[in-house]
Amino acid sequence: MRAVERSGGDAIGLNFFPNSVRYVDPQSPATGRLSRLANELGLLRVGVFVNESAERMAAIAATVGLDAIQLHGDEPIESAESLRSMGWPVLRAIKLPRGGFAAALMQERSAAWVAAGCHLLLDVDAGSAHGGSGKTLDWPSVAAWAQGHRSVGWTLAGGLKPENVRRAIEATGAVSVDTASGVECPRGVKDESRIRAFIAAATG
Ligand SMILES: O=C(O)c1ccccc1NCC(=O)[C@H](O)[C@H](O)COP(=O)(O)O
Repeated sequence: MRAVERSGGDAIGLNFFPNSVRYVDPQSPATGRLSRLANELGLLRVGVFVNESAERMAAIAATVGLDAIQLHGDEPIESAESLRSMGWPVLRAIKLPRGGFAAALMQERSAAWVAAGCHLLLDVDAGSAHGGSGKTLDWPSVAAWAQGHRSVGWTLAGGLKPENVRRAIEATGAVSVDTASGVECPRGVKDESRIRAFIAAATG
């Protein structure tokens, strides 16, 4: 976490999906300590959830101490509306095919979430794993959609790593990027040098 802050990163994700290799237990004192340290370092704390009720997400967010809630499953739009009405910033993962996709597909999958006030996180459809696939999106398709939707807030995810993040930014015009597996070695364990290299490449 200190590597994120020292290198100029601005957010961390706390993953509350029990099937993820990145899962952290919301009841564990260690998770609360992690959250407090992130807050002291000025990092935004994003809770990643899959198919939890709005009430449970809000309760975990308040207990652990989160700044935003990321919906990464098949949640209904009402979950976002409910969280927004409670004042929570919400990121919505829009899961897209690996190959090229039409801007119309992206529009169809995202319009209601944008209308509900969500920030979009564009990620590869990872099936039952939901996220953390390490696979990249078709960047030209992302760029084509983004050019027509300049007022929409979005973050690029999916297979981003130190070796490709600069190319991804240049290809898509992303102003914010997210990574999970791309800064790990071995899988599930964050690697300080890869975090530093990722942020340097993204911001440089
Ligand atoms: O990372 C996970 O294990 C995960 C599992 C279930 C839902 C979401 C998950 N991650 C959320 C993220 O925002 C990841 O950063 C995103 O999926 C990109 O992952 P990667 O391709 O490994 O960079």
